[in-house]
Amino acid sequence: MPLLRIIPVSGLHVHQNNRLDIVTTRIFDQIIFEQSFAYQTVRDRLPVTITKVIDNLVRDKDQIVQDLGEFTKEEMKEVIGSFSKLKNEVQTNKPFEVLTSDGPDVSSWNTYYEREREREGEKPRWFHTSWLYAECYMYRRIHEVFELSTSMKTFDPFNKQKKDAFLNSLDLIVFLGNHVMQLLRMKNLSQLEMKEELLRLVKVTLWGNQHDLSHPTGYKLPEEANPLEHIDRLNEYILIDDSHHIWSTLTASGKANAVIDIVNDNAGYEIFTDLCLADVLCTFSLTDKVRFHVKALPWFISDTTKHDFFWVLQKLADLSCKSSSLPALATRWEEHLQSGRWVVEAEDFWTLPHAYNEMKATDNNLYTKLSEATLVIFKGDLNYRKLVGETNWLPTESFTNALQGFHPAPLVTLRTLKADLICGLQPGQAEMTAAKSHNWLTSGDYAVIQFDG
Ligand SMILES: O=P(O)(O)OC[C@H]1O[C@](O)(CO)[C@@H](O)[C@@H]1O
Ligand SMILES: [Mn+2]
Repeated sequence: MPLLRIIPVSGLHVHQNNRLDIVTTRIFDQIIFEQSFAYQTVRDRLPVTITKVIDNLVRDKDQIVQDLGEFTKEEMKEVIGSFSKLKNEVQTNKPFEVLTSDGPDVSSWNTYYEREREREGEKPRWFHTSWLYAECYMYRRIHEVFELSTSMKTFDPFNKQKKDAFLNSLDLIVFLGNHVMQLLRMKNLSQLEMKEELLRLVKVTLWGNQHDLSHPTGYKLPEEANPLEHIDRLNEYILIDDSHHIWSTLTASGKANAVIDIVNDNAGYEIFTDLCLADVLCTFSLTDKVRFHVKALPWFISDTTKHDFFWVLQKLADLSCKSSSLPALATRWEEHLQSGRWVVEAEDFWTLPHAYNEMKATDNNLYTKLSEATLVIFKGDLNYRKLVGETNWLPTESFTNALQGFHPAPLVTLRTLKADLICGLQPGQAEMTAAKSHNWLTSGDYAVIQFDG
């Protein structure tokens, strides 16, 4: 029976020193691991993701050959063969291998691999290593297959899904775009009104994180016509709401040249909500600059790459038929980018398997860069897993402790719960929530706004 070793356990069963990796008995491991969402992910979801990549390549073959040239026709056969092999490696729990492509992050991946191999005393395997490493490694291997080709080196196999997801959320985008455009035009808002509007938008971007294409149940569009009213009704599902700290941190800072870093997550509707929030932060003079951190390679299906970021801007500019607010926002955002008020970065660290308490030692430049910020905003579930070190903390463990020394600047995480780990809850809160909903940790129905100042 395959096992996963360092994984967060479903439910609240294991709290040995808060670390699962010290659990050693095999029987115990098996009982626990078969229940975990991590186990389900590696057994069911990762092979499905690879199968979908293959299916989409087959389906879109003619278009791809038309775009990339006749040579790609032959090459695609090899690419598909490599994906079948990768899927088999996952399903038969084969050992991981070093990467052999020439990407700028390859040596970091291989150093990580050697470290894990030494630590585990054998090559890491799909079901015998941490969930975080296994899942990140799969997305890196998918990219490697393309990197090793001649004509598909930068091919994004999730591109079409991301675009479709954006277009399927257009009603929400129009609604929110109109609201935000109105807000940006308002003069003489009181401090209290500004605070309320800002924190409402924070919640819009929080729930925007439900729009994740890697989630098994997928996102269900709200039935309400007005998504902002829908957001107001979701407050009872926010288990920790530290949003007031966002306001107090930003208004107290008084820094000249204040910077906010947003570590973005998914493309489509979620990135649109992030951009709306960033514009309001600038327009309310809560910051002078926003740096967006997106992914350097296709990641967890729906994560935003630079290409996705600029595609959204371009698309909005073309959507005057839907609402004049959308091209108006696109123009504002182009100007922010041109003036340097907004910057888009795609550092390699975000697509490495490291937990964030390793950032300082692994990528000191990035840590130093984040240290300049008045506030760092982390979006989404995967960022949360990396923030708390993919550890099954006691649910009442403090967020500060779970960060294990990661504190480049005041930071806040906006996360809908899609993995079975959590910290910072009140005593009894986890049990109460579990009684209401058995899959509260993974369904995406619950959320947290957790601040570390
Ligand atoms: O886009 P997000 O919020 O980081 O979600 C990705 C998360 O979703 C999952 O795919 C679970 O559905 C996890 O593997 C991962 O943590
Ligand atoms: Mn994501």
